[in-house]
Amino acid sequence: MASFTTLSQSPPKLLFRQLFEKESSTYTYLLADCSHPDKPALLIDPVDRTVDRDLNLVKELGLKLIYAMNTHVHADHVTGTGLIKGKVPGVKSVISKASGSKADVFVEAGDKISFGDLFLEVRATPGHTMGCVTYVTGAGPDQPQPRMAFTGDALLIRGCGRTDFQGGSSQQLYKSVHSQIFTLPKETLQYPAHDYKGFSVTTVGEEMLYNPRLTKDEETFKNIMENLNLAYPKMIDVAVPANMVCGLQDLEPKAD
Ligand SMILES: N[C@@H](CCC(=O)N[C@@H](CSS)C(=O)NCC(=O)O)C(=O)O
Repeated sequence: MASFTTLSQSPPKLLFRQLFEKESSTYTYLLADCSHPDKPALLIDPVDRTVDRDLNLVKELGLKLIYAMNTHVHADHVTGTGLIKGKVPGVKSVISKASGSKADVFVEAGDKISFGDLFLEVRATPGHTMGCVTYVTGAGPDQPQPRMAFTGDALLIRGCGRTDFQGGSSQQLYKSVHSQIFTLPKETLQYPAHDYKGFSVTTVGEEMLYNPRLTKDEETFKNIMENLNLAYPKMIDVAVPANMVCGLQDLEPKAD
């Protein structure tokens, strides 16, 4: 007798929220696999000041936060990853090995961060800092389409991260954006860690056409980056040391 099995597997469903912290103009991203019974979730680039807002949203949506991740060691705000770990037991902090920062999980190019049946792929995009990475949603029929790239400060919308401190290099940034971001499918949605002009999202194809810095040749790009004349971020002296230890510098027990 023939037996018939119905395999009715529905594709994983991505829950996605873009959150904004207005003092540093930072975007935090919440992603979760909602078709998984646990609804495993992760946060990319959380800010200390908005941790309670973000965790409340996670709770309201019934998600299980498993990762608090950074694209790099931020210089303009304190990361929320350390606070989150203190408030939600079991959450693991994630950052690149190349950042030299403390965390539970260290990633490098080619690594995958799984949440339920979804995953993020790690691409090394140094130049703004040595340890910058871009997290890209997985390729494949059971992953969200179009793909999404969380570029941190490597590539902004019609701009890019500055390269004048923290081991930055315009040469590295030019190379990494062209080889690791501009090689993604043109319809890939690109989400940066900051925006100062009111934009929220772009696509790889759009930036390849209209980014006023990265569409230039390498020599012109170097010249642009050397002449940005930006003031140092107001919080740099507090933020960098704190972010090297997951944002928890002031909470470490002090020696007598
Ligand atoms: N005014 C802000 C800092 C602004 C700034 O320098 N932004 C960085 C990313 S955060 S380190 C950047 O790379 N900007 C590039 C650009 O072209 O604007 C503050 O004081 O915090």
